[in-house]
Amino acid sequence: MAFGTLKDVETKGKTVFVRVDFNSPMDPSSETILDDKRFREHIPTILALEDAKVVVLTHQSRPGKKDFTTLKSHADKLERLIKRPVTYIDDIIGRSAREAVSSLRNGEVIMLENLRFNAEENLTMQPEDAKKTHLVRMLSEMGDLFVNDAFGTAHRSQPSMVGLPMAMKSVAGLLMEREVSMLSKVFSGAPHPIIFILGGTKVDDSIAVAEHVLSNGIADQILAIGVVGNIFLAASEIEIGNPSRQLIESLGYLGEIEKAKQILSSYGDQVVMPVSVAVREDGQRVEYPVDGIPEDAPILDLGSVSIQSMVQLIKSQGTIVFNGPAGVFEDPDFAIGTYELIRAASTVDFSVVGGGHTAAVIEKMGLESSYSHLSTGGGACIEFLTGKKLPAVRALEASWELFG
Ligand SMILES: Nc1ncnc2c1ncn2[C@@H]1O[C@H](COP(=O)(O)OP(=O)(O)OP(=O)(O)O)[C@@H](O)[C@H]1O
Ligand SMILES: O=C(O)[C@H](O)COP(=O)(O)O
Repeated sequence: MAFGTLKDVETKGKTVFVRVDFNSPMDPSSETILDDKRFREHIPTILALEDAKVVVLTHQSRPGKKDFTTLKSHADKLERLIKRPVTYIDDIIGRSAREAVSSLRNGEVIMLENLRFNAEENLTMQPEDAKKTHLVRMLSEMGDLFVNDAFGTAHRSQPSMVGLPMAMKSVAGLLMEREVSMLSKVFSGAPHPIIFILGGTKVDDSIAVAEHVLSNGIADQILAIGVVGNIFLAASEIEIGNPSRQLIESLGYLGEIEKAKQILSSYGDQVVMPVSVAVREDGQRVEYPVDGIPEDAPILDLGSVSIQSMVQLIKSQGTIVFNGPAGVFEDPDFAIGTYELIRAASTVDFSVVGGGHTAAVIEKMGLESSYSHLSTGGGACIEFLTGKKLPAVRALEASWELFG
């Protein structure tokens, strides 16, 4: 790693700012956190700082959204999970925050207010400009060390992510270190054959990942499922029916069909797509081969023939990267494709999962421990897999050169 980690620094007695990503699904009316996966993943980093004075920084949602809210429930949730008091401070850089930080004692933990309540945190800027923001100047004067553990936000070039590392000694937290190391292993060091399973609805992201991993010889094959699978079927001149075509249009992805065609023309023999699908007809699940999909029924899952052959293919891999489900798994009639592929992928030597929906199904199936890594990053994980250096990772590297 080209950045410093917790092993490289002394934290005892230091005032340590820890940037985490506790941005989680919330019920805005009751302020209840609906999924605490991100909290659980950050716990090792916070516990590793038990001798320090810990100041937790995070954001929740974005201005204008219903779940853009204060962090009282986040502090309570963290307190229950680490079984130590966590004091919520309803301020970021004002007098009460500064006083709370300066009166911290070793072993104490406080959480400052939602960083995005500060307008500067919502700006995208270069690290050198971010360093000059009021937010970064004030925060960096209050602490001795910055620990960035917020992998889920690592694709955002925002002041806390890229400015703080320019202003103070900074290292990666344990989650950031594990995410970067596991995702890097996909590019180099993971056992072949390597297959990328690309599903769900975020077609533009999946096409970008497919282009990168096929053109750089990272993946041996890609397996296209979900709406991504429908795009590849359409690119192969298969009639996918009006409802599935309309969904692609409403998501703004008609242009992606042309990109899928280009991928097929260069790497067609490495792209595996469904040979059979399940549609809804008269309220029932009915299966068809892809050359006989009805004109007026939506594709909602893989058909059993495809499930069987894809399960065999997945089981023969050294590595799988799984991003996005095979169908509308929320409906039990159309969940089997996603469940069977997830079960098969859990048997492979090295298995990495990106995408919250897929990870949530894996947790529901109780298969979490059979996977090598479930990424906490949605956008960050996808950007990483398209080969981009994430701004926060670059900032940690620059910081280590400056202060390490
Ligand atoms: N054929 C299909 N038609 C319509 N929707 C589909 C189809 N296949 C999958 N989906 C939907 O895709 C959604 C998940 O897609 P998405 O790309 O968001 O997954 P993800 O990357 O795992 O999740 P996240 O957005 O949380 O990171 C599910 O709600 C599922 O119902
Ligand atoms: O959930 C995420 O992807 C991160 O917390 C970043 O959130 P953002 O997309 O609002 O910047």
